[in-house]
Amino acid sequence: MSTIVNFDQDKKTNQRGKAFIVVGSAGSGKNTLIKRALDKGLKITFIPSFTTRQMRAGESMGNPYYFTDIETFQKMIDNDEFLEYEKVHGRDFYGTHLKTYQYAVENGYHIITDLDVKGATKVKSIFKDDAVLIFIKVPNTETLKERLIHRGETTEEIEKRMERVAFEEAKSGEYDYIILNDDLNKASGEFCDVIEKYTEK
Ligand SMILES: Nc1ncnc2c1ncn2[C@@H]1O[C@H](COP(=O)(O)OP(=O)(O)OP(=O)(O)O)[C@@H](O)[C@H]1O
Ligand SMILES: Nc1nc2c(ncn2[C@@H]2O[C@H](COP(=O)(O)O)[C@@H](O)[C@H]2O)c(=O)[nH]1
Repeated sequence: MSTIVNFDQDKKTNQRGKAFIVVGSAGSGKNTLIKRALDKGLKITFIPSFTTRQMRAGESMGNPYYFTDIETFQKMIDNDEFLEYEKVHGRDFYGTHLKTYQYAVENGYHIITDLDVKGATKVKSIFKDDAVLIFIKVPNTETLKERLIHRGETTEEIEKRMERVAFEEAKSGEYDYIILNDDLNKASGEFCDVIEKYTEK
């Protein structure tokens, strides 16, 4: 089966793999927490999604997405290559690679990705107990805005992302875990503890 990442044999376990799905509003810190868990050396593999959005400064192919044009993305839809895909923030498409997820879970690799709320619901409905949903909260909307400004987003991009916050927060009750990302070290500790509950078995 062809996958979009090379799995490191050292991370193979003799259980089914878990798919950790990290959800939260833009700027809540999903990618920051994922990076910290990876840097800590947890037995997880990050699976980049595909997206049609423009690459930002500091990003590269596979970090954190495979950047593609709309024609290629549409071909992947037509070939049923996505487990799910969504148009997020009203313009750009994002999609998860079905075969990579299936391969990981069936071959004992724990994987981690961040998805929007609709994508997370879809993955949970298909992967059931193989998926662990983690919602990242922030103290308030102002904090989100400040973080996005600090990350260098334009006013238009920030406004588009803020429109979804109430919808995203309303879904937070559907998750296996909710982590407040206010103090980064505390949140990172809690985030890693959740993952280690499954990966240390
Ligand atoms: N606890 C925190 N305190 C202060 N700044 C933080 C904290 N967590 C993350 N940040 C910063 O906030 C910004 C947004 O974080 P990050 O990119 O991880 O968010 P995200 O949820 O992945 O966003 P998106 O959904 O848009 O990809 C980054 O500049 C990051 O360094
Ligand atoms: N349903 C999906 N949502 C995804 C996927 N990959 C990322 N995402 C989510 O979309 C936004 C993107 O924000 P951006 O600032 O990085 O452009 C964010 O909420 C991601 O979690 C996916 O494959 N499917």
